[in-house]
Amino acid sequence: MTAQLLDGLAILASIKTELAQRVAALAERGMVPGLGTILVGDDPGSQWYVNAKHRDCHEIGIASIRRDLPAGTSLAEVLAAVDELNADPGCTGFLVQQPTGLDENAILSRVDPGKDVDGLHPMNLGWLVLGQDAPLPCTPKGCIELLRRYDVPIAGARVAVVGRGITVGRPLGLMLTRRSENATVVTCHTGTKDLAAELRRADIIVAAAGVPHMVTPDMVAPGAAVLDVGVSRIVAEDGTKVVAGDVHPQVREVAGWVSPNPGGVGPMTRAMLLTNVVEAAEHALATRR
Ligand SMILES: Nc1nc(=O)c2c([nH]1)NC[C@@H]1CN(c3ccc(C(=O)N[C@@H](CCC(=O)O)C(=O)O)cc3)C=[N+]21
Repeated sequence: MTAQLLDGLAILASIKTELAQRVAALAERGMVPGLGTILVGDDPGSQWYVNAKHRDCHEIGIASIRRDLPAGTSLAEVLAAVDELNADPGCTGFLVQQPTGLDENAILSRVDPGKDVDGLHPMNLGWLVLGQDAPLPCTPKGCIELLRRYDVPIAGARVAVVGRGITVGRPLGLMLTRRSENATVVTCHTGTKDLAAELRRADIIVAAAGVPHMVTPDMVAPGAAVLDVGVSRIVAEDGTKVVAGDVHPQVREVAGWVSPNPGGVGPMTRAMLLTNVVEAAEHALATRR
């Protein structure tokens, strides 16, 4: 058996087409959504992600506001940039690219919760815990949307999430156990006694630990869906640097569905960021006085 590939790039393309129409409808009513990004330092990976986000926006008619700050920028200077975008009416949503090397919680709590397109402001994470509508974190939202678009059954499924981080594992567990998803979730982490046993029981595995190739074929039930969220850069046998996910390549031989990496959850994260930008602009227009 060879797994069906969950093609995040193809879904990103469809979502862009859908969102372009909503952006055009907003523009007709005088609202041009604008995504702001704040990037600190010169990490090439972070620069690639931020560039990709602006390219996506440009393609569907969302305006871009960029604040690229040099390595060594102080927390106070980043907070000043946050204040500026909070006050900018042309910026309908923005994010501070992580990691900044600074106090991320201080930065996240400074963002206007209505402009928080990352869904990581403490108030928005609080709304998730309380079961109320609010912007949701892009990567877990993208994982669920990817499963939906390929009709992978979620209601009643056993899901094993590997990783309890704030951007993926922790919120994903909260999202999948809502009534609207109705999954049963086990969140695994470094304290989990028998990871292989937890994963073998799962209908859906989400690997978000950041440990290259940690999910091996023997840990996967035949026919399970496996989402590969982790991104590590490793040195291959021939000495070149390559991207390695958390899922071993041979998992494709047992799983029913696998998200490739790259080309799976990464592009879905960008698709959900665009969705959050459009939703924030629609919400701002509906509640504007
Ligand atoms: N405030 C904040 N918000 C984020 O959403 C955020 C962040 N900080 N910090 C870093 C992570 C990572 N992230 C990705 C986005 C797109 C791809 C993506 O599109 N990857 C492509 C290319 C991968 C490659 O070749 O490097 C793919 O998977 O096909 C991956 C990862 C957003 N993040």
